[in-house]
Amino acid sequence: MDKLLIRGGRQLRGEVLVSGAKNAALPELCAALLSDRPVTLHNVPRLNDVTTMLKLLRNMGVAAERDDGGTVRLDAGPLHTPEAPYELVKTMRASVLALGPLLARFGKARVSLPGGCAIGSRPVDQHIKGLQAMGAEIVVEHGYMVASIAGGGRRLHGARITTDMVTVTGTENFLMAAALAEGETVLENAAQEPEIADLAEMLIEMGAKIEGHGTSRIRIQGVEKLQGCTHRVVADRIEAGTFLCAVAATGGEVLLRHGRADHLDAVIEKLREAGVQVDAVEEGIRVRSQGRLKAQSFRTTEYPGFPTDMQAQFMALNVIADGTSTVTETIFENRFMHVDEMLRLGAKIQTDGKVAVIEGGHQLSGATVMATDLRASASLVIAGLVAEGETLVDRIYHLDRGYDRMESKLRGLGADIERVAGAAEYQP
Ligand SMILES: CC(=O)N[C@H]1[C@@H](OP(=O)(O)OP(=O)(O)OC[C@H]2O[C@@H](n3ccc(=O)[nH]c3=O)[C@H](O)[C@@H]2O)O[C@H](CO)[C@@H](O)[C@@H]1O
Ligand SMILES: C=C(OP(=O)(O)O)C(=O)O
Repeated sequence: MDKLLIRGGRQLRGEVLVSGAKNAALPELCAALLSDRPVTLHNVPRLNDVTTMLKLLRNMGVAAERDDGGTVRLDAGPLHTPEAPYELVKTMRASVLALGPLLARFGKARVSLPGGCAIGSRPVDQHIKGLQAMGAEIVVEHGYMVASIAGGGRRLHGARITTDMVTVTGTENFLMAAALAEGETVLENAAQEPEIADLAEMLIEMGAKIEGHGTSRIRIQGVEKLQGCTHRVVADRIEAGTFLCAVAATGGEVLLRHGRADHLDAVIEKLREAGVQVDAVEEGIRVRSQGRLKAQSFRTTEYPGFPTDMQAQFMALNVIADGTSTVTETIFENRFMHVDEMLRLGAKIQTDGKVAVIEGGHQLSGATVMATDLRASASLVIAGLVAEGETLVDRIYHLDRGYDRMESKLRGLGADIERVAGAAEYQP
């Protein structure tokens, strides 16, 4: 199993390329299921989640090829098995995104419930409820969602769907299902994340009729058939935000090429209040930091609020910043798994339910720590970059799930970081 060895204390300087967004690429790979025509995606990040999703699609009979330049070519024309088996979905939440498109195009699907994850319980009840409102019959048996069209029909029908809470993948499943349903679907309480808007743009390129994406009400007029398309995956705002935090912590100056400042308002505002200079420039985002920070309190909320996927990385800043701060996690009930590992590095943090109180201003000292989930891993890397001495981050398969060659990007900026022991986890 690979580990990352970091020798802290170096400033970050130079340029780094922000990759395509994991959370846009995964639904967009599933969107290819909606058509029997070829779909080409550019700017697909090199992630283990993408590899897993391609395996899942190939297992269904989809022809899928990827090249080293980030282009993936898919053809779901030959699809023969509308199924997502447990072995392939257990490591990846996004596999639930196969359900909507398969049901919409084939009128049936068998998709394993996605595996549990260290950040909390992640039910799919809203996905099921919404698709049922569109005419699906879904039973959960032997760990699988077995779905068909009620009354033996051929197509889903439009519906007005109001979810109990804002759900990102739920909104994406409904969007894809509604694109091929008969009649109009209105999604109330829809998620507004940039990845949803990017998916909607791709569906529109395929011939879908969608309005209101990027807002909390999305209207979709179903069509009978979707064509193929060529689409470029939007830049990863969470990867960009992670690099912003890394530079803020170490000090230095970096250009995040292709970074979208307009997708990171809540994070950038907090960074500026912390004393970091962040500018939107033509090429992306420029960040400058002296490494002296003022701690910032924040609470995670749905987009456009502070993203839960940036909570751990920003907490790493609060640990070293001057002052006491509180971080409130409102989206997932168990997303403070990085706290115990940060304590090993010398942080002072107390948690009580969804609130963490951080007493800042402490010099961290390197130690062996264990990554518990994707963003927790990233926060430990940031902490390791400023800790005195060596930090060894274990179980970085979590990191490889969602960051595109993070250690080589950091090394390119001057960090002393290397991957040790075991073969690279990434498989093309
Ligand atoms: C692949 C992908 O895009 N993953 C992102 C997506 O996850 P994901 O789409 O799984 O997260 P959701 O937006 O659905 O979850 C929001 C909240 O709703 C709850 N919920 C959700 C669905 C449901 O049927 N029932 C239910 O109770 C969840 O447990 C959670 O408490 O959005 C999260 C919140 O921004 C991000 O952290 C993940 O990176
Ligand atoms: C929680 C995340 O991803 P996933 O939903 O794929 O587990 C994340 O990207 O931080």
